[in-house]
Amino acid sequence: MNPMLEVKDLAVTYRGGGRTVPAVRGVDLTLDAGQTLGLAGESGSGKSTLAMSLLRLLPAAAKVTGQVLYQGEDLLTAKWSRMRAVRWAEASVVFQGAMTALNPVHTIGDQLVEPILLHGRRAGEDGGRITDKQARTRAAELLESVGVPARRMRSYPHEFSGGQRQRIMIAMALACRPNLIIADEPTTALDVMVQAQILDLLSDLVHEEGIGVIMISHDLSVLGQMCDRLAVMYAGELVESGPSRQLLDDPRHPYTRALSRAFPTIGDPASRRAPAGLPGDPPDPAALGTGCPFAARCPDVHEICATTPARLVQAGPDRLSACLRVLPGFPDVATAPPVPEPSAEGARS
Ligand SMILES: Nc1ncnc2c1ncn2[C@@H]1O[C@H](COP(=O)(O)OP(=O)(O)OP(=O)(O)O)[C@@H](O)[C@H]1O
Repeated sequence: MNPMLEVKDLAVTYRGGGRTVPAVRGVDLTLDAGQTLGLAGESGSGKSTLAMSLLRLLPAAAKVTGQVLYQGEDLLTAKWSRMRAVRWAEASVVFQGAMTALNPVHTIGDQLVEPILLHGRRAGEDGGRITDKQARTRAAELLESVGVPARRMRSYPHEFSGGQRQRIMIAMALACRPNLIIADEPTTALDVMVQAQILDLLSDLVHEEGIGVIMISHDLSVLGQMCDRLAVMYAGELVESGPSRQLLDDPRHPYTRALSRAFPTIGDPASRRAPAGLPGDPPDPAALGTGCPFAARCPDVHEICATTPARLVQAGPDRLSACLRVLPGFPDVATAPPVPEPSAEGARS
């Protein structure tokens, strides 16, 4: 069976102001229905650009190449009318900062009912259009499912706390029963305990409903809490991917190791007090050399890393890494036997 989403050789380049920024470079990803994939990486690594490109939400200055196959259909070449339908009825995006995403002059109830009415699937045994009453009932159920009492339907966004607003955003994302949710730092602005509650909630809802989720964060430990699989981005490329637990317990790329130590672990006060940090800055994507982009900051760097391109290769069953050290024969990688291309299953990210 085809995966729900298959991204092939995706690249995004921003052009403007005399600069060319290759923000995403040659990314392959696969997401099955009901699967949650966490996309991690520091600020500027290209996570948001990648996520927004999937639904063609980038500005015109961004040139996107490759394929984004949603249920086998390439969204990058789909008609705009089709894209609009996909964005509402089949895929939802949850951004950080719910206050700006919610309309301050409309009640929460109205904001939930509108998309259900406009784009919701047909309701009822008779297959007729959804009625106003049915839409209100569904909106109320959705609010309850994210832990906001249905009687608050008549309240306005400013009458809720930040955590409640983020829950409402999740309810809105679920309103049209999407197959796919893209959540970009959905809990970053929130208190750590509220973050954990909301992620648990999102995780339960998406698993119950069989929704595929791509969740973005700079914080690997947050992603590890709720995602089945993790993919780590650095300088616009995927540098590691695999099942969450395996990737966190036994990282196969030094950047993943550094990233997992750099941020506090939810529920672990000690790690909040003394995060090890991630020294140095990511490279300018417009000025990348031929070697591994992480070489300048890597604690395990070898002299060949500065000049030898590092491709994503199999680093164990169901694991991929772009560190040259996983290659057989390292550091004599030039003379090592050719590394098999990742298999279709192994390439799942
Ligand atoms: N509209 C734009 N025009 C030009 N360059 C851009 C634009 N948007 C992003 N970039 C550049 O693309 C690269 C990737 O940015 P992106 O926002 O996708 O990263 P990110 O990992 O999501 O970071 P953050 O966590 O800070 O949002 C960065 O170098 C950024 O400066």
